[in-house]
Amino acid sequence: MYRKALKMEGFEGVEKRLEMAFSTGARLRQKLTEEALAGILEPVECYIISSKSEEHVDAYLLSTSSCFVHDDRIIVKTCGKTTIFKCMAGIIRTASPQVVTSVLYTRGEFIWPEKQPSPHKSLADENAHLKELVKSIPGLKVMDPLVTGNENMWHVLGAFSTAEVKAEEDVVTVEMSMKGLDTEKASVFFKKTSSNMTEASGVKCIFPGAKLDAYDFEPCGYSMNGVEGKAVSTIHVAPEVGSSFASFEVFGYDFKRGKKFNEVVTQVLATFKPKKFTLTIHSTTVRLNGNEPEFLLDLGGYTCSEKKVKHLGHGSIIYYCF
Ligand SMILES: C[S@@+](CC[C@H](N)C(=O)[O-])C[C@H]1O[C@@H](n2cnc3c(N)ncnc32)[C@H](O)[C@@H]1O
Repeated sequence: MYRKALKMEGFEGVEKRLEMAFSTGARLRQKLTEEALAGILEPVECYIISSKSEEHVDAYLLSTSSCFVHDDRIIVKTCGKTTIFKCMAGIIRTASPQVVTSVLYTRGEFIWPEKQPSPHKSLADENAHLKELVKSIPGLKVMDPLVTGNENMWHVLGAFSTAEVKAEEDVVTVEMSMKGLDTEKASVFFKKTSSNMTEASGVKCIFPGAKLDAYDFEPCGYSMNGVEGKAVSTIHVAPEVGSSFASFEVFGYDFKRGKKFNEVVTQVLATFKPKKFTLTIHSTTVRLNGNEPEFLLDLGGYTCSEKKVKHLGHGSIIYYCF
């Protein structure tokens, strides 16, 4: 019965993701206490559900996705009708006097763009708003937006320091945005007293070595953060019938030496069996083209309909649509 109601209501699972990097010595984790972060997220209209502090990162589960705080970088990911740009000023104030070296904003195509609050109804409005916000940050150059060409679009906006940045360690982020989940797979994410979603879905097996912090929403929905040394993973699911959506992200894994990229993607797809999905690989310093041996994809049953490569101020993004 409630499934019917949820179908009518729907939930905008597609996330807005903001990543801000800072100059050396930012010590963000020390400055951005949980209390400070909760205050900074208030205007965004999301709250902290739980947190886990590990050696290299503070990982927060939010009412609408996740936040990861590293010493020199923060990633905020929110969905629903949240207004993510409203946390920028607070983060910059807290990190001061260290300066922002890059701002990266990515999101998929909303299921209901018309229901988003301003400026999130369109990429043009978001870009204009972000440009205004970064005007106050010295030395940042706004990049041309990347918009992919088909219905399952991916949007990338950003601004990068024009100054030489220190030779930093490359960090790779992989994001998957999945729509039209298999009904049986999605049904696991409706709360039952007899099982927890992490075990029942198979999510636990994707990163067996990670320390997980997961939350089963009522009557449905799921969020998970995983931390493994410097690397993090995060999964979010809105299983509502008719608008089912799941996202997957890993940040900081070394696919040259550790986990096998194609295996991870295959496992994620087996967990959700989406009708369609997008996949992006972002490298903070390397100009990737997607033909690197560690990123080759062989996904039986899925055909790539689009691939795009975008070189950013520092690094690059590769986008695939399946
Ligand atoms: C887990 S949250 C995160 C969504 C994520 N961005 C995704 O992949 O869809 C969204 C799911 O939890 C459900 N939910 C239940 N209570 C919620 C709450 N208080 N705030 C946000 N979502 C809630 C929503 O209906 C939806 O199915």
